[in-house]
Amino acid sequence: MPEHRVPKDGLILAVNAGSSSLKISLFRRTNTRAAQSSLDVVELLVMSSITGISSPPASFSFQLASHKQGREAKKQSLDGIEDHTSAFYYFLDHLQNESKIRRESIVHVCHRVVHGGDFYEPVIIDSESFRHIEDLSDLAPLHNGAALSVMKSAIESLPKASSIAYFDTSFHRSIPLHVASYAIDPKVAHQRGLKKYGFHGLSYAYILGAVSHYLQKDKTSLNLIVMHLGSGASICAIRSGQSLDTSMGLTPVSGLPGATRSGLVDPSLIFHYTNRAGRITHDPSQAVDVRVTQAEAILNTESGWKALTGTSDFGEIVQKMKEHGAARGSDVADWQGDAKWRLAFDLFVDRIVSFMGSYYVRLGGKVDALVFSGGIGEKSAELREAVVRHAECIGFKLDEEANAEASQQECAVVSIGKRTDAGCVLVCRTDEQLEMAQECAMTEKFWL
Ligand SMILES: Nc1ncnc2c1ncn2[C@@H]1O[C@H](COP(=O)(O)OP(=O)(O)O)[C@@H](O)[C@H]1O
Ligand SMILES: CC(=O)OP(=O)(O)O
Ligand SMILES: [Mg+2]
Repeated sequence: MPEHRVPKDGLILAVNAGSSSLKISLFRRTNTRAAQSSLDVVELLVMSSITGISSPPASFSFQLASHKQGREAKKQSLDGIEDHTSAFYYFLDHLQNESKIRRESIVHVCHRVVHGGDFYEPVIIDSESFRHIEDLSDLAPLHNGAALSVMKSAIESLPKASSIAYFDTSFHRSIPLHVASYAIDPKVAHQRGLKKYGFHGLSYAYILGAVSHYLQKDKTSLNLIVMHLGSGASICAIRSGQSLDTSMGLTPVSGLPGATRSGLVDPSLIFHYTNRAGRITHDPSQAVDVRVTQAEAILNTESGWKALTGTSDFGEIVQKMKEHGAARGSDVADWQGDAKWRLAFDLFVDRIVSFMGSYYVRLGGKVDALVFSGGIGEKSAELREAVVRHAECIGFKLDEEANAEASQQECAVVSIGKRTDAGCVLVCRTDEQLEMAQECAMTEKFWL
C-alpha cells in the first residue's frame, strides 16, 4: 500500500489479461456513501483493449468516456505488440499522449488473475502474493504469467499505485465438494490441490449483478445458465446466486474448446496423441520426447479453432461457414476441405448444449435465464441461434429480430428470447474490469 493517504476520489486502473487480449479501463471512484447501488461507485473515464496479442498484428482500441457520444472508439492495427507487457506500456503511452489524465492520479491497479488457488479475497501484491500467483502459473499457463508480467510493469511505471489481484477462481468457491472433486486418490488430490477450480469468475460475478439489475430480482433468488464464450470459453450453472458448477476444471483447458484450447478430452488421449506415445509401455526409451508438459502445451496452444480450421478467430469461422454453404461432412476426410468451418461450429454448439442440458437438470429445470456473453456470445447471432434452437425442447424460444440486433446494442443486457414459463434468453456485455473496479471502490481498507 502507498504510505501516503489515498485520495478518496483517486483513479482505479483495471487490467484484464486474457489469453489473447489485454483489456484496460480507467475509473474514478465516486462518493461511495452517496452511491445508490454498486453500479454508481465508479465513473468510467477510459476504455481500451488490445486484441490478437497471440496472433499478431494486434489491434488497439481506445475510447475516452467523455467522447463516447457519436464517436467510435479509435482503432488501429499494431506491429511489434506480441505480449501483454508491451501492450500495457503501449496503453500507458497512449493515455499520456491522448488525454489530460495524469498517471500520478492512479492510486490502485486492479489485475484480473485467472488462478488464485486457495486465495479467494483480493490481495495487494507484495513478494509473498506475487510468489503465490507465480507458483500457480502451471495451472493457468496462458494467463497467470501474463498477469504477473503486467503487474511488474505496473509496479515499475506507476510506483505510487498499489497493485491488487482479483481472482477468477473466487466466484466458484461455492461449488460443492462432490462436484469439485475428481474421482482420484483423495489424499493425493488434497495434498496437491487437484480439484475443479473454475475460471471466468469475475465475468460471472459481473453478469450475475447485471442480470439481477435487469430482471429486478435479488441475486440470491436467481438461477442462471451463463455462457462466457471468448478465446477461452466456459459455462456456469448459478443456483440462488452462487456457482453450482462450471465447465473449466483444475486448469482453463478443460470443458468447452476455445481459440487454441482443446476443451474436454479423454485424459488418455494425451498418451495416444503420437505413435511414439503409444509405444511407451513397450519401449520406455521412446518416452523421451513425449513429456506430459509438451502434451499440455499442445492442448493449450495448438488445439481448438486454430487446429480445426487454421484460424483462432471464431468470427472468421462463422463467416466462412456461411460462404461455403451448409455442407456437412460425414467422415474425417471430409473435414479437411471447406466442411471444416461447419465442423468447428457444430462441435462448439454440441459441447455447449451438452453442458447446458446437464446444468438444466442440476438446476431442477428452474432457470431464470440463459445468458450469452464473451466475444463470441456477444457478437455471433448465428451461434446464439443454433444454441437456443437446441434449447427449444426445454421451453426456450428465440426472438429472431432481437437476436439479429443484439450484437449492435450498447446496453449491458439485452433480451433475445423467452421461455414458456417466464424464463428468458439474454445477451450480457460482460465487463471484468468494471467488476474489479466496483469491488475495489467499495473496499474501505483500500482507501484509508
Ligand atoms: N463477430 C464475431 N462473431 C463471432 N466471434 C467473434 C466475433 N468477433 C469476435 N469474435 C470472437 O471473440 C473472441 C474474443 O473474445 P473475448 O471474450 O473478447 O476474448 P478474451 O478471451 O481474450 O477475453 C475472438 O477470438 C473471436 O473468436
Ligand atoms: C480463463 C480464460 O480462459 O480466460 P480468457 O477467456 O480471458 O482467456
Ligand atoms: Mg476474456
